[in-house]
Order: sequence, then structure tokens, then C-alpha cells
Amino acid sequence: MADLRGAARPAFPMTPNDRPAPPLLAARGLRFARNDEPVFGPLDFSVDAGEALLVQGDNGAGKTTLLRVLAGLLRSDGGEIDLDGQPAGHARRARAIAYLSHLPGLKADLTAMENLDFLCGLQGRRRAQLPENALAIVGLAGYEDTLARQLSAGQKKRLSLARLWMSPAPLWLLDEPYANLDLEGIELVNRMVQAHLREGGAALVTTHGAYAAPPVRTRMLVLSRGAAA
Ligand SMILES: Nc1ncnc2c1ncn2[C@@H]1O[C@H](COP(=O)(O)OP(=O)(O)OP(=O)(O)O)[C@@H](O)[C@H]1O
Repeated sequence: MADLRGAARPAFPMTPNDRPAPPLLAARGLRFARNDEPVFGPLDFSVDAGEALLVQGDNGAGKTTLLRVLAGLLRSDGGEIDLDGQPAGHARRARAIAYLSHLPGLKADLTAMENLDFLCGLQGRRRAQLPENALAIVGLAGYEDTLARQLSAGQKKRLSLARLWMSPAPLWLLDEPYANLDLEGIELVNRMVQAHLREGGAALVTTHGAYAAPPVRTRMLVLSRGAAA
């Protein structure tokens, strides 16, 4: 696999007064309900730079819903979310969060390279990363001009991973990042998470617990229907 190094971020950012930086993400009393039925919460958790939070739970436990609330795609029914010590408004979320949905979210009639260009135009990109490098890193060298609709499910996931790798956002929200990937792809995700955390980023990763987690500093959040363990 190609070089995973990117633009360096401080491993553990410090404030100007040398006090430890606040968590990249902190949630307090966060809850979500549908038709007055609790889906999750109230939840209290935080994720520091250099750390992964594994969000586990059975089918329907609320993992995707939690990530969508954190990403600002769903409105919570209570609680607070801070990013880098500040309330998570729209602009702060746009800068701080890269969300990898379990759906590919690609433009079917654009090529792999055009999809990357389109998404980077919308969401920004790390200056040190070139799209062709990102495609090579995820194993899609030679697929630059292939239409997204002609990619397999695993290749589509790899293209979404290339986009993630291009993102300048420090906080990755990864919803079932291993789905549709072969063993080498699962290892790729883990190496990407490791490299991202080494550079001072953080990641929330949903999983059913079936896959080996990346060997990084990890906290666990276990959701069960309407609650958290
Ligand atoms: N658009 C929706 N409208 C109504 N209910 C929904 C919707 N999306 C999800 N739900 C419900 O919310 C609950 C939580 O769903 P969610 O997708 O967050 O679970 P999950 O833990 O990600 O599940 P899985 O492991 O199957 O992906 C489920 O009971 C589901 O039926």
C-alpha cells in the first residue's frame, strides 16, 4: 500500500497556555427519540485527539442514528455536543467532521476521480494529499476514469475511503467502515484509522463487534435499544 503519511497535525494539541486541549468531541446528556420512543440516551462520552471510540450494539440499537446526530444530520432531543471545547454549530461541524456513511454517497455517473474532485470541492481537502495518491492508497489505482456505477460495492467503499483520506477534518465518524470490504480492505481501514490518530485526529467507529478493532487507544460505547451500557 502507498505511503499513509499526510499533513502533520500535532499529536496532542495544547492550548496557548499549555493546558491540555479539550476533547475533540464531548457529548453530555445526548438523547434521541422517535415518536416518543427513546432510541438512545442520555449519553455522556468524550473522545480525545489520538483516540478511537468504538460504538457497538445490536441491529437497531441506534449506532447510525447516533452518528447522524453527531454529524448534524438529525436533531437530538436533548443534550449538548462540543467540538474542541465549543458548541457544535453548523460551521464548526463542517470544519471538524468527516462522516463516512454506510451508504456510498457517490455520484453514479461521475468517474472515481470526478467523484473525489466533486467531494473535495464541497468539503475541502488536505493540501498535502493528491487525489491520485488517495486512490492508490485505497487500491483504486487504474480506476481513475471508471464510472462510480461500474465499481463493485467494495470498490465504492474504497472510493469513499479515499475521500475520507483527503478530508482535512480531525474527527472521523465511520459508520460500519468494514462493510463490503475484503480482509485487505479491513486492514486498510485499520491502518487509516491508526495513521489518522497518530496525526492528532480521532474516530468514532460503529461495528457489530465482529471485526478486529484497530490497535489504537480505544474507548467503548455500547448501545442497547433505548439505552447505553
Ligand atoms: N428513517 C427512519 N425512520 C424511522 N425509524 C428509523 C429510521 N431509521 C432508523 N430507524 C429506527 O431507529 C432505530 C435505530 O436505528 P439505527 O439505524 O440507528 O440502528 P443501528 O444500530 O445503526 O442498526 P444496524 O446495526 O442494523 O445498522 C431502529 O429501531 C430503526 O428501526
